[in-house]
This record gives sequence, C-alpha cells and structure tokens, in this order.
Amino acid sequence: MADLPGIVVTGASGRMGQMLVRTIAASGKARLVGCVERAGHGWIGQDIGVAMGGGPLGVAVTDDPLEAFARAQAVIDFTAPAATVEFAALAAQARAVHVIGTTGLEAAHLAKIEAAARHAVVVRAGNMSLGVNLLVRLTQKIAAALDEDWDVEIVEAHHRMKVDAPSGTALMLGRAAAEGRGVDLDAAMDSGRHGITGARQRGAIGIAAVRGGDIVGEHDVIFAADGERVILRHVATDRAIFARGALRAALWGQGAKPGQYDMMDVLGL
Ligand SMILES: NC(=O)C1=CN([C@@H]2O[C@H](COP(=O)(O)OP(=O)(O)OC[C@H]3O[C@@H](n4cnc5c(N)ncnc54)[C@H](O)[C@@H]3O)[C@@H](O)[C@H]2O)C=CC1
Ligand SMILES: O=C(O)C1=N[C@H](C(=O)O)C[C@H](O)C1
Repeated sequence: MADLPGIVVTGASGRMGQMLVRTIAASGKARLVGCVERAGHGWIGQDIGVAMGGGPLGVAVTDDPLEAFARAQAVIDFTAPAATVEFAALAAQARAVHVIGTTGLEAAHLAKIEAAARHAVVVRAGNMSLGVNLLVRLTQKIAAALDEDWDVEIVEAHHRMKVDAPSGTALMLGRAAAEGRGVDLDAAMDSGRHGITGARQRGAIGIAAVRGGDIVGEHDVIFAADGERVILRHVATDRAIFARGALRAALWGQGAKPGQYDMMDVLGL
C-alpha cells in the first residue's frame, strides 16, 4: 500500500472533489494523502471521510497546499482558475504530477500553467471522460470530411451551479471541428447569439449554452446541411466518469517527462 502513488485532492468539498476522494479511496491503485480546501472553509481540520458524512479516511482537510503537495506524487485539481494557477506553481515546486480539470481558464492562466509544465508533468483537459475524448476525435474527423455547406453548431447543457460558459468540453469540441476544417476557432466561433444577428456566417462554428437543474453535462455536435443533419451526442449521467479519467491521468503521469499533456495522450487516442 505504501508504495502506491500518493494523491492530493484540491477543492475536496466540491462536487468533483468529493467524487475524486471516493474514487481514489476505492481504487486500490493510489493512496489519498491530502485534501485541500480554501482558507476559512468549514471542513478545515476535519477528517475528509467524516466531513463527507461517512467513516474516517485518515486524512484531515488542510488549507496549506504546499505542505500537502510535498507528501504527494500527484495533485488532482478541479477548483477554479485562480486557485489552479497557484497550485500549478506549487505542484511544480514539489515535482508532483498536476492533473487539471478546472475549466474557464483564460490566456493569462494558461501561460502560467505552461511555465509550471517546464518543471513537472501537467495533464489538463476540459473533460476527462473516455466518451467525450472519443467524441472529440470523431468531431475532428467528420469536420475534415465535410465542407462548409455543413454548418457546425455545438450545444452544451450543465447544472445551474456551473460558473463558466461555454463549457471546457464545448471548447474542446469547437477546437476539434476547427482543426478538422483547418481554421482557427477564435476566428470562427460564434457564441451567445442575441438580437438581430443577421444570417449565419458561412464557416462559423456556433456554440450555445444551457444551464439548469442538476444536469451533469451534455454535449451535441450538430453538422447541419440542406436536407440532412449529422448529430453526435455525449450525455454524462455520473461525475464518476471524470474522476476515473483524472485518476488514470495521475497514474499515467508518473512515467512521463515534464511537459503539458492532455487526455488524448493518456488514453492513446
Ligand atoms: N475536466 C473535467 O472532466 C471536468 C471539469 N470540471 C470543472 O471542475 C471545476 C470544479 O467543478 P465542481 O466540482 O462542479 O465545482 P465546485 O464549486 O463544486 O467545487 C470547487 C471547489 O474548489 C474549491 N476551491 C476554490 N478555490 C480554492 C482554493 N483557492 N483552494 C482550495 N480549494 C478551492 C471550492 O471551495 C470548492 O469546494 C469547474 O471548473 C468545472 O468546470 C467539472 C467536471 C468535470
Ligand atoms: O462544471 C461541470 O460540471 C463540468 N465541467 C466540464 C466542462 O466545462 O466541460 C466538464 C463536464 O461537462 C462537467
């Protein structure tokens, strides 16, 4: 047991944090060695298992990430952009693999993560599930096969508490469609339509976001032409799919050289 990789979960009280704690504890492939939450959080100092309403897991929640990371071989981080940037520097300092699931990262955040990845392994993906990563590959292939008579529209739906839009997954899918077509997503993307928009621009890649209830995550990629449509769909019904992917990434990263990777690298897709 002691030779299994030790993993720290950041944002341990969150929707994904709790799922990760359960997944790691039950995996038999890794040890949970730390749980981090933001300073002032009510769970600081409590055993994570007890705080989650179950039996003790022998790991107290801390607000000191550096001390926790120093004991770990990997950090799994599904939190928020500002926190993730801070954790990237600290994980690199500790030479721990940093698995980043956080979405809503902007250019300035990504530059800091890139700098950290010069010293340590970073695996980052807007979606860690096998099914979505397959969907990304299919989207790229179909976009490459179809010309601009086929309008690409991506529709994503998530729970009412999600704070960023479009979802990280929708952006992955948009990027894949753009790559398939040989264009730049930033130039082609049309998201958040409202008012007198004018007719659709040929070649645009549309992205729309739905927010409501407890939707775990749903993504449609629609290729619409005159007289026919191709629709690819992924429906997540359980956050365990993301946690399993993240754990797989943390284990895969143990043998990798410093640098930034994604789930395509981990899954060999
Ligand atoms: N890549 C993927 O496969 C997936 C990514 N996500 C992303 O993961 C992120 C988190 O999602 P949820 O768990 O639903 O959110 P959540 O709001 O339930 O959890 C976030 C947690 O991070 C904690 N946190 C924030 N700042 C912190 C700091 N400085 N130090 C320590 N902890 C801090 C919060 O207290 C909270 O417990 C979002 O960006 C979401 O889009 C979610 C599911 C799958
Ligand atoms: O916030 C979420 O919940 C999710 N976020 C990720 C995203 O932004 O795509 C992945 C998943 O869809 C759930």
